[in-house]
Amino acid sequence: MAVYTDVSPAELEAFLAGYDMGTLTSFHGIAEGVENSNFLVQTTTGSYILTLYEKRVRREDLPFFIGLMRHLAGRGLSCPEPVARRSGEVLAELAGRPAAMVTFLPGVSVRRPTAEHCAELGRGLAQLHLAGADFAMRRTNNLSVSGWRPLFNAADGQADTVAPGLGETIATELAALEQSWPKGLPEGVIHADLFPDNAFFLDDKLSGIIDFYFACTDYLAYDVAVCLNAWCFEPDGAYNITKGRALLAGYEAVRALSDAEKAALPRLARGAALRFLLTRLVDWLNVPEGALVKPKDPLEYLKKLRFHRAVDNAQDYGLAA
Ligand SMILES: Nc1ncnc2c1ncn2[C@@H]1O[C@H](COP(=O)(O)OP(=O)(O)O)[C@@H](O)[C@H]1O
Ligand SMILES: N[C@@H](CCOP(=O)(O)O)C(=O)O
Repeated sequence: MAVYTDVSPAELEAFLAGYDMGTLTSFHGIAEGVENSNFLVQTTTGSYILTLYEKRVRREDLPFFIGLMRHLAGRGLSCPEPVARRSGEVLAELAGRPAAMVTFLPGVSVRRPTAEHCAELGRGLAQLHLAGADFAMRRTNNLSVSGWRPLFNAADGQADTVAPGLGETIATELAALEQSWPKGLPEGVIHADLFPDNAFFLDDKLSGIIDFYFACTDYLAYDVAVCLNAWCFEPDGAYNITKGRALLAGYEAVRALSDAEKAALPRLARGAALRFLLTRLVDWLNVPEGALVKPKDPLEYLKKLRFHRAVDNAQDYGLAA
């Protein structure tokens, strides 16, 4: 579910009066997503997405997210473009929440990506990295290696209730990655959550990238590692090297990985798997009572983590030698 805050038609009409976007014809809440409340808003000038930022999004990060979408759209990347109010402001308040309107992107997300989708995604990710290269703002990735121990502590010794031995596995992995996390790799703007539900396709071509609310400044190759995890494993937990090869070749067709990035890929992939294992574990253990949220399975990422621990060479992911 992704409507935590309700908006009445009268509230929305009053809100829209601050924009040059015609008059309201219809709107409804969007079921997908987990972080914020999203509405599809139709007016006499077209379709838009209204987002009400809920409590997990820090207010001080909103200018980064809004500025980034505007920057990337200005560089030709197909992503939501914030719509300014008549006052020139993008952020406003609605129903007691910070709120913004962005452009609607056509396309659908794919549930079972093919190698062709992975190639498209790899190209799109590299284009995002190049388009973000001259974005002036920075945002620290609070879900990188220094953020993982606090997440583990937040699981408060309950990991073994999810799977026997899980706490020990995470503790060992966390200590290993804290000791050996790569240093000095090329960094820039990363999406950091470019899962299949955040990429749209039209006729099997990538038509848009959404949900920039984990975007931050970090290693570009870490973003590649997040995508290998999210796009290239099968539902049975097996790594699909054909998809990995397609994603990496697509990426490298636009931005070549350096030797240092290639060498670091297995370690970055382990870190990315641990990051989603930990956030999913914390969410799994803390489902708010009565919430219509289906938490995502942390153990999917335990399997991925185990796979990466056995990899010591980026060629095992399908990277061209
Ligand atoms: N710009 C957009 N164009 C079209 N649909 C969008 C757009 N932004 C969001 N959506 C729809 O809203 C859903 C939730 O958006 P998302 O940003 O992933 O929410 P959350 O941040 O809560 O996870 C998406 O799955 C998509 O269906
Ligand atoms: N992609 C994350 C969860 C974040 O959800 P989103 O709807 O904001 O993309 C995961 O799979 O754990």
